Amino acid sequence: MSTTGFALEQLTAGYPSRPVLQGVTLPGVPAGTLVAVVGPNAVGKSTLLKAVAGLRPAQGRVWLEGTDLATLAPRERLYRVGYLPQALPQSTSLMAYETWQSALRASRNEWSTAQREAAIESVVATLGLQALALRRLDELSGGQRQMVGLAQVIVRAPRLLLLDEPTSALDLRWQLQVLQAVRALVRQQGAIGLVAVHDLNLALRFCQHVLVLGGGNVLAAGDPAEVLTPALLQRAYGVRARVERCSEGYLLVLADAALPQ
Ligand SMILES: Nc1ncnc2c1ncn2[C@@H]1O[C@H](COP(=O)(O)OP(=O)(O)OP(=O)(O)O)[C@@H](O)[C@H]1O
Repeated sequence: MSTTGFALEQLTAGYPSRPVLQGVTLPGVPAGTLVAVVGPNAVGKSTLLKAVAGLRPAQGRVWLEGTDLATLAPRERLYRVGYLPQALPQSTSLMAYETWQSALRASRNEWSTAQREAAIESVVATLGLQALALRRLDELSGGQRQMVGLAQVIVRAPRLLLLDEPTSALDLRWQLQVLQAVRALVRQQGAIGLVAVHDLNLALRFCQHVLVLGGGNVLAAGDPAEVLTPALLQRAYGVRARVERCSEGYLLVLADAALPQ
C-alpha cells in the first residue's frame, strides 16, 4: 500500500505483556484531511498516536506522502511529524515565545532567524495567542499551557500532526477556535491531522474522517456523518444515543443512557 496522503497498514503496537493494537489498517486518507481518532477509554488512541510518531515500537507500516515513516532517519521523521502528547507541557520558567523558538531550533534549524520569527508570528495570529507570548509557562493556567504546546507543534509546519486530546483543557470558545485553526491549517498546507478526541460533536463538526477503535482494531472508519450512528455508538461505547441535526445544521450526538454491561 502506498499513498500520496496517509495510511496505516497492519499497525500493531502496545506494551510489554499488553498488546493494545493488533493490525490496525486505515486505507488512504487524502492530503488535507483531519482525522478524528475516537473510542472508549483505554482502547489505544494514545498508543496509536505514539506508534505513528515513532515513540512506541510498532510493527506494520505508516505511510505518509508515499513514504513508509519507519524508513526515515529519526531527524527526518521529526521534520515531518509533529506530536502533541495528552499530558500538558511541563511547567518551566521559559516564556511561551522561547519554547516556540526552541521547538524551531530542534526541528527547523535550516530556517533563517527571520523565517522562524515569521512562523512564530503566524501561529500566534492563527491561534490568537498574542497575550501569552511573553508569559512564563509556570505562570499559565492548564488551558493556556495546552495552547502553548499546540503552538509548539504547529509552528514547525509538520506534514503530519498528531494531537492527543488537544482541547481537553480548553473552554468552549477555545475548543472551537483551536479546531477551526487546525482544520484550516491542515487544509491549506495539504497536510494530515490525526486528533484523538472524546467529544464526538467536535469530531462531527471539524473532521472529514473518523477512525473508531474497539477491541484492539478498527471498529469503523469513514465520513463521521455516516460512521457515527446510534448503532455504532452502542457498540463502541455501550450507550443509547441519538444523532440529530440541530437548528444550525450540524449533527449532534446526544447520549441518553449508559447501557448495562
Ligand atoms: N506505559 C504503559 N505501560 C503499560 N500499559 C500501558 C502504558 N500506557 C498505556 N497502557 C495501557 O494501554 C492501553 C491503551 O492505553 P491508551 O493510553 O493508548 O488508551 P486511550 O484510548 O488513549 O485512553 P484514554 O481515552 O483513557 O486516554 C490501556 O489498557 C493502558 O492501561
